[in-house]
Amino acid sequence: MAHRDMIIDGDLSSALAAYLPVPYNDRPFVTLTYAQLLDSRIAAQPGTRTVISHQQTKAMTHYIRHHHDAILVGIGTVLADDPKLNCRYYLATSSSSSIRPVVLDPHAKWRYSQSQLRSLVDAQQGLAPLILVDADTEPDTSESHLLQATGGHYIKIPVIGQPLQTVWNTIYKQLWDHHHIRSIMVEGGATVINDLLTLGNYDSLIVTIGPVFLGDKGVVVSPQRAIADLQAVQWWTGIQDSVLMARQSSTTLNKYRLINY
Ligand SMILES: NC(=O)c1ccc[n+]([C@@H]2O[C@H](COP(=O)([O-])OP(=O)(O)OC[C@H]3O[C@@H](n4cnc5c(N)ncnc54)[C@H](O)[C@@H]3O)[C@@H](O)[C@H]2O)c1
Ligand SMILES: Nc1nc(=O)c(N)c(NC[C@H](O)[C@H](O)[C@H](O)COP(=O)(O)O)[nH]1
Repeated sequence: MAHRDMIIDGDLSSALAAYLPVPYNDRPFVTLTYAQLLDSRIAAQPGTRTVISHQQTKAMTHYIRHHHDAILVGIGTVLADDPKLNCRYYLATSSSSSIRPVVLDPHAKWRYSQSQLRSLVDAQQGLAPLILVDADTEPDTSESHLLQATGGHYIKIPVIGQPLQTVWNTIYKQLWDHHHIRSIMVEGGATVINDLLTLGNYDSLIVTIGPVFLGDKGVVVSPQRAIADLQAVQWWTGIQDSVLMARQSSTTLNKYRLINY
């Protein structure tokens, strides 16, 4: 089903072109993208969903999804939002969602069988997810059967007790080596965003900023270290929101690659 509201402004799609995935030889291209308000908060309270993006920037999110192989979120986001994690932006040449949802769920808490995504998969409006669980976690058998029957998988990787950087390297490598994923759009939530901001293990950063303060109950995103070397910074301003687009500095990327690849 085509969504006529998912139309991106021409000047926004032009600006985004420099930040969309390019092919790499040895690892996926990673885009970190989320929507925040003026006080760097992404939700009004922990565990709740807060609508931030205007229709214009929501369309942008789906346009970006259209350009990636996978969309990754943490289990906190899935439990709070019951997200669709499909792509509702359609080009004239393409009529189906082909982005693969990936959920980081170390303890296999998600009941995929009860989720909105499962209904969309049944209706052929989304792909079944890859669910990353800790190596020592045994997912529920009936959930596992249903997941496989719809085309998804549980993937066991060492997560609990591992250094943060090791966890993310393992995720990127697993998706690259075994699932042919060449680009990953990381959408949240707060824990995942904070970890990637701190590690710097992303190629592009695309942040929607809405003109509201959420106050001190809101969920903050911020890296643990100062970052002042983002490259190729551009701003786009729409009816309500502004969008920051930037590329990771080559120094940070080289450091990351030297250590890990
Ligand atoms: N505004 C936005 O753009 C946006 C985007 C996504 C989510 N959100 C909001 O964010 C909130 C959810 O954030 P959150 O922090 O609770 O959840 P999250 O989605 O970041 O998931 C956190 C969970 O993922 C797992 N995890 C993440 N990194 C891990 C690691 N390195 N090792 C082991 N396990 C790891 C853990 O189980 C952890 O509890 C919700 O309110 C949601 O609506 C907002
Ligand atoms: N760009 C953006 N603007 C927002 O106002 C908002 N609340 C989110 N939140 C991101 C979070 O990952 C959500 O869970 C997914 O955006 C839900 O995705 P769906 O639309 O259900 O596919 N993201």
